[in-house]
Amino acid sequence: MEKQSRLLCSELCVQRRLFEVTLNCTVLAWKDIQIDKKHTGRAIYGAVKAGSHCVPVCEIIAVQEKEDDSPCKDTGKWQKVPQSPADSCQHAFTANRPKYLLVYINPYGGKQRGKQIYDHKVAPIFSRASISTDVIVTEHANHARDHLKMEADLKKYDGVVCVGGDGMFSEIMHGLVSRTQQEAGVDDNSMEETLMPCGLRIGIIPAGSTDCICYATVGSNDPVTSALHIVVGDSQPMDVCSVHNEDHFLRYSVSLLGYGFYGDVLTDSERKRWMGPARYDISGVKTFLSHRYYEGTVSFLPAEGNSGTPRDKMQCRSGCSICQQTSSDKLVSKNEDSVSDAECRDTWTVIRGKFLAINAASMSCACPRSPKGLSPSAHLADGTTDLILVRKCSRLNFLRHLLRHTNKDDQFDHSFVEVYRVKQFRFTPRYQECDSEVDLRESGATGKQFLSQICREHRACGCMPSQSNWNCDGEILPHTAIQVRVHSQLIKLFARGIEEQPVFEDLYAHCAI
Ligand SMILES: CCCCCCCCCCCCC/C=C/[C@@H](O)[C@H](CO)NC(=O)CCCCCCCCCCCCCCC
Ligand SMILES: Nc1ncnc2c1ncn2[C@@H]1O[C@H](COP(=O)(O)OP(=O)(O)OP(=O)(O)O)[C@@H](O)[C@H]1O
Ligand SMILES: [Ca+2]
Repeated sequence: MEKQSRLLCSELCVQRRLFEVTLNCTVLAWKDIQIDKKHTGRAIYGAVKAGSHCVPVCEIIAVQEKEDDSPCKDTGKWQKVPQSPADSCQHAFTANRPKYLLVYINPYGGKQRGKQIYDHKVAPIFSRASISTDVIVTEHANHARDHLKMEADLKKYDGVVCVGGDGMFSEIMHGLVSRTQQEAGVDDNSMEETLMPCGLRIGIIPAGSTDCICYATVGSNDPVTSALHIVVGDSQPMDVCSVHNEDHFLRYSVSLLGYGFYGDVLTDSERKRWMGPARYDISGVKTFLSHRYYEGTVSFLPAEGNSGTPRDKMQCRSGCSICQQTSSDKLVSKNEDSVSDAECRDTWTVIRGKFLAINAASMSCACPRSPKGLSPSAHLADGTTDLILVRKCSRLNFLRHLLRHTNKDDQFDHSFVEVYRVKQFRFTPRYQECDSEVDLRESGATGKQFLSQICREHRACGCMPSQSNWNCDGEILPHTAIQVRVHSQLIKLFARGIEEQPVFEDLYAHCAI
């Protein structure tokens, strides 16, 4: 038997069925053995009624030693694994696994089942995998963010887990990113600063209303699947956008930054929180019917060279080559000129107009409501965001555009929709634009005087330019003029991206083998 590729081979009897089991450094495999006593009296390998099964060793949750008390005891041929290959094998698949996790549960997210989901579905898996936990059930909004930012002894942990929805994830991400910048002495109010990547991975146990971040990084919103990704120590880097108003940091975003339609849906739905997840549909219909458009200027720095385009069919999947290319480019560019030097050479594209929606999707934003997301080919970790501009159009056309979020057609194949893959962008609503500011300075008025002056004038003539709010991953921003920069791969999740085939189907059922 070759030492590395075939460490163990045995027959195993489970519930009166005989299996041939093999274990090497990468795979545990087992197949049914049919005893053909009639003809040869010998076991026939491969002539199986049920199929063969295998599990990559790196995905085994736990190994439990048991006394063999089965009736087939005498037929068992387990051979002792030589200690050193067994150790290296074990080390290889447990090296990236977390041993101690800090868990925050939002008891009020989604359908208010966060605590129940954690206790019944997740805690037993962590305990079987010998993971220790400190669990905090939050008592108020921003409890988790502030605890992470100021109090938690992060050196103790191998990761942070949030049980809740996108809002709860956002709290954890803000806490962790801010803490990392504080400790590294990085000023997050400066847009030019290169942010320090976070050391701890974040796990998401979905228990919210949209669960877009979990859905777009795992491919489902199933708590057990997410718990298994945490246990096996998966790692998925992810881009984070910083959002500023002048020299003032506002928030980070990983999924959707939306002005116009999605800003208005969120503003309206916040007043209906008591309705639970249905609030988004009610506010969605209401906002659709109001059909408001907004004027302003969008400027952006387009992404370079081989980053693909939002309209190609290169969807971000597990092991995505575009995101991997970004990782290696980052390593190379560390020794070259700084990001801001490179960006100074780039030219900004400026687009002025009337928009029903301005959406920046840093990831696909896939969720159960929109299985392929707002930008199906956006990438999790490519250092860019897809900027989608939906210009003023008829209600019918806007409905056709929204319907494309739910079907297979090219979302962007409409004359009133434009999409760009960008590294940075800015938005200025019409009433704050520079020419107004020039008038203001010429008239010698202060900012406040000028704003109240245009308010008075426009109220009188009835053409007051309306303004929306920015929806930043489900939070309303306090400013409409914003500057956004994508920070490539700033955080890491316990995930591996969306896989074409579910991998854990048989795994949990067999974890005691
Ligand atoms: C005609 C059917 C059209 C269906 C269109 C469904 C589009 C759904 C797209 C969802 C995109 C979610 C992006 C993720 C954003 C998260 O960071 C954030 C935090 O959780 N969620 C929201 O802001 C929550 C945003 C929730 C938005 C829900 C919008 C529902 C729109 C309904 C429009 C109905 C028009 C009917 C006309 C008769
Ligand atoms: N104990 C708490 N009491 C009140 N609010 C809380 C508490 N813990 C967290 N929150 C806040 O609740 C908000 C919503 O939580 P969460 O994201 O878990 O659910 P959701 O809004 O239903 O889901 P989604 O964000 O996916 O739409 C978050 O913004 C979070 O800051
Ligand atoms: Ca991205």
